[in-house]
Amino acid sequence: MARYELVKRSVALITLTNPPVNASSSAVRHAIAKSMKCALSDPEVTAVVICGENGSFCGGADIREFAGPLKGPPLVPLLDAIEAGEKPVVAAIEGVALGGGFELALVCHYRIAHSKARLGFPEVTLGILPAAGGTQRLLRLIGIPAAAISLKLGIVDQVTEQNACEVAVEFALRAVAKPLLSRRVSMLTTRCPPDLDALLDAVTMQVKKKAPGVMAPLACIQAVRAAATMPYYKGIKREGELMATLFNSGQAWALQYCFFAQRTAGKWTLIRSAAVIGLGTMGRGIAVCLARVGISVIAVESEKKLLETGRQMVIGMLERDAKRRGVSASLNLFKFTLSLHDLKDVDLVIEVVFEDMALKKRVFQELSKVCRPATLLCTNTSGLDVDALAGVTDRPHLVVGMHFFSPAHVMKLLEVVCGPRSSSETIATAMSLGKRMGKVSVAVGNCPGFVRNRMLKPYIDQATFLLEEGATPEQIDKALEDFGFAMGVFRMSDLAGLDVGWRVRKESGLNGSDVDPESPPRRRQGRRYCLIPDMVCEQGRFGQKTGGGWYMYDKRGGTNAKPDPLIQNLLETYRSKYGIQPRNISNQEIVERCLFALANEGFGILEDGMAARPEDIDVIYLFGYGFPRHRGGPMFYASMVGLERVLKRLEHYHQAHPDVPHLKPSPLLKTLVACGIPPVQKWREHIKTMHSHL
Ligand SMILES: CC/C=C\C=C\CC(=O)SCCNC(=O)CCNC(=O)[C@H](O)C(C)(C)COP(=O)(O)OP(=O)(O)OC[C@H]1O[C@@H](n2cnc3c(N)ncnc32)[C@H](O)[C@@H]1OP(=O)(O)O
Repeated sequence: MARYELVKRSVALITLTNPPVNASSSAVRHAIAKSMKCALSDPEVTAVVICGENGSFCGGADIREFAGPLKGPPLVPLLDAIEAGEKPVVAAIEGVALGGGFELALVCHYRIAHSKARLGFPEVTLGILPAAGGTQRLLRLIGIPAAAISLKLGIVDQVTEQNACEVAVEFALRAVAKPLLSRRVSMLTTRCPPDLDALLDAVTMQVKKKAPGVMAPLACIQAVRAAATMPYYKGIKREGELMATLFNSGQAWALQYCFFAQRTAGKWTLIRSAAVIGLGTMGRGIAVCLARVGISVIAVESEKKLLETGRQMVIGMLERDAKRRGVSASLNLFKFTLSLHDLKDVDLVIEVVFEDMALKKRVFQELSKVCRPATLLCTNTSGLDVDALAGVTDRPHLVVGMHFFSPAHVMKLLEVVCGPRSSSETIATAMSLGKRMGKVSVAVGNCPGFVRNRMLKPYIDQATFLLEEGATPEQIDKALEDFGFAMGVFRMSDLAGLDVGWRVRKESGLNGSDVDPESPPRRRQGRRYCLIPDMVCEQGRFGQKTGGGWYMYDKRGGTNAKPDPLIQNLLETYRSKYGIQPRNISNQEIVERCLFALANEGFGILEDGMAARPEDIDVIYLFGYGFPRHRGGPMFYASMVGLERVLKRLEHYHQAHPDVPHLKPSPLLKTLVACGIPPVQKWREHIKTMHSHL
């Protein structure tokens, strides 16, 4: 509900986290109170910045809570305490600061607003008035009457085009030594025009004419009069009395009802009920995503014991999730079953069984028989052929991939995999369901690995080839982390688990009993192959979950990665076995080989029509692999480096490693260079001529 962290060593940064608009629910107020207490009592903290997550400061009191009794700390004393504090507090306003959100900003000693921020008191549209000192403070700040832009009025201290939070932190550092008394808005005197009574009477007449019988605007005028004529402590008392009258009026109830009714009416949806087949880690996460947005879920497992384990895990996740969001857990939306026959009436099914085509086909055949003809059938496969699954059903046009990423209830990315027979309506429904679940949905074509995993392969391959040639996991990770990734490729692989890739390689005949015995060493299917990842897995090292992978961890599930002498040893033995002379590898080579191979595959994907635009690929990598946002995504990064340079370097590396096809520059890259290197937004024009699967 609010994150607390120390930045620049002495600024306490409080980030409100209550999506979608960071409304000040009881849980948010509680978190603000706790964070402020922490900040004011910590001698290290010299200033405080309050901001909101996801580009929104605060949309005001949580209107959903108006129907029940007041819970959590009341807003007025909380805000008074912030204003009275002895450390400067700066509001960093992006998006909206409305109602109680604006009131929160007004008790801060300084306000930094983004140029597109919207500040105001829309309470009157809900039949109430700003009752946490808003009417009293705003008028003390800007006087009566006032109408102009915020900066001119002195509502905000700085308007910025940059990230308001970063600007506010710098501002806060500069504000530390300055006196606070004059920054407490409640201590100011309201500037009034000499003809105040006449002005307020005229406004009252106008309001009565424009909105006959409506109470809230008239109460607002009375609050303005109080701000103009009374000391703050009396004014706020009057504001509270007016609010009490309005709050319990039928008008307020009606207006608040209208607010939600308007939004509910716009939420026509095809999907009211869904089923999730398979309650492993992914299935559980997906089930929680569905229930969070009010969709009833039938959760299916194949065995009683698995069903019971799944049930308990889902309930635990729902309860933790609900607690974090300050809502009650939607357990009543769930039904757990062993029988697919229970799915006969659901609107949509998401299959999340093992990555085994034969098993998935059996499930889809069965679903075809039990589900009503209009039910959408979705698979969460991470790379198998969606069309092959569609082919075993009686409704191939209603089959689509919904590829979530682990942990599904946290990761934002959703690849909607469009098979050649998926209908536009099916794709649109899956995309809008993704949006409803708060995902960033991207439509992709049906090719092995789809977009994210298909591109990941050359990226990881390059990293492992670099290991063979002399680098260490630490060196490669450091180079990628210096580039901006939160985690390098090996730390990330340890987090995700190494066994999945191992199983996929076995199934593709790259390792295990299916390998062609005639294959030359370190070559598979005619191309270079690094055996080190398989050797790590053969030792039972699957990453963090087993306490060891590319790194060692202090325990199973530990996150503190330490270089492992065992891996160092394995690399040395491997190199000497295959006669590889290790060489010094520069960070530049690491970054170029990994990232240019990644982008090169992206060009291939665009060329094959498996992604509609370079922007789609970049979004997939921003939200599905933590690509550093300030680099824009792999395709944008390639364009920033310069396509000509990317092409030259790929040619150079491919010449040095001719048995690595991923380093061979893609024809689209060559085309773009040949046609004058258009900006990334224009690449589409050159892709249009090719075959699109989307
Ligand atoms: C002692 C008493 C002390 C203090 C009293 C304070 C009074 C208040 O603060 S009352 C609240 C004042 N704020 C508002 O009136 C803002 C209302 N919201 C809006 O105007 C808009 O939602 C918006 C913030 C401008 C965003 O608009 P838009 O981007 O078009 O999205 P919407 O579809 O309107 O909203 C998205 C989503 O957010 C929910 N929501 C918005 N504001 C609130 C809120 N204050 N409380 C709870 N929920 C809010 C809205 O219902 C939508 O939810 P869905 O579930 O997605 O429909």
